[in-house]
Amino acid sequence: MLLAIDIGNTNIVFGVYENKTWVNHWRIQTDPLKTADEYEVIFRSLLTGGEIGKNDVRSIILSSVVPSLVRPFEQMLYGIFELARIETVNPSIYGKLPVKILNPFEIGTDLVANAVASYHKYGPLTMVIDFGTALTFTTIGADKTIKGVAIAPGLQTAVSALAGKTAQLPQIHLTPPPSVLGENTIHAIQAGVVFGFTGLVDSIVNRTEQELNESLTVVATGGLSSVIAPLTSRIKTIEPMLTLDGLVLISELIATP
Ligand SMILES: Nc1ncnc2c1ncn2[C@@H]1O[C@H](COP(=O)(O)OP(=O)(O)O)[C@@H](O)[C@H]1O
Ligand SMILES: CC(C)(COP(=O)(O)O)[C@@H](O)C(=O)NCCC(=O)O
Ligand SMILES: [K+]
Repeated sequence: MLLAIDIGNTNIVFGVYENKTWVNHWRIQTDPLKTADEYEVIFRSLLTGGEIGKNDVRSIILSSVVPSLVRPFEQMLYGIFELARIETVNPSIYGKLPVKILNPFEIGTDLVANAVASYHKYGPLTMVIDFGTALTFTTIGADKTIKGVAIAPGLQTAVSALAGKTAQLPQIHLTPPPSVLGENTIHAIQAGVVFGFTGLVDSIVNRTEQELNESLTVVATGGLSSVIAPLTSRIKTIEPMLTLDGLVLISELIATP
């Protein structure tokens, strides 16, 4: 089976894939200060708990948007698995992908994986909205090129910044309040953030369609996609495993001579 790992700024999601399905997957917190040894303990125990032996894993693909964790992860993975090669998504492999990338050294590898997966499932003229630590919009044009990305603070990131920078505002649970007219502090923040971000999403989708003069298939992924998707008609599909699905496709494309 294939082990695919997506290191995001908040969570590391990894899964084992075989016969076109995810046999199992896990989500752990990203901690840039943890060492290879500490991650090894976590990986060993989760894989053992899932009854995945080290010889079951035939190939590994890694994407990280936290550069300082790439080395510790490679070290940890070479330590657990007796594999000749672990693939790490980086610009040297972008020539093998079905989507063209204009600025290979800047775009996040998770956004590349998202684009590869959404292009595979929905074709060109697709936008992926990733509700992670950052809220990102990645658009694939009719010419199979990633035409551009929009990046905003993620919902939880915005809430944490607000609570951190104010004396009287608390952390809140990200759920729609009963009304946009908040009658207490919690509902007021929920109104501003949840309804506000819904407007942000609609605005970016509409603007992108206007600028391209095309309509887009919109797909959402990331931890907080389920908060906003029910509130906007622009998101019809949530693909929770999109980034890992993209990593599977990239792994297959790399292996093809
Ligand atoms: N399954 C989930 N249900 C609800 N919230 C989640 C879930 N997974 C992640 N989150 C929250 O969504 C936010 C973004 O998480 P994630 O998409 O994993 O970000 P990143 O890819 O940047 O690491 C975080 O605040 C996280 O706590
Ligand atoms: C935009 C991101 C921070 C998103 O990361 P995430 O929210 O998934 O943790 C990441 O893709 C990144 O660091 N990108 C580099 C800049 C760019 O894509 O242009
Ligand atoms: K992500």
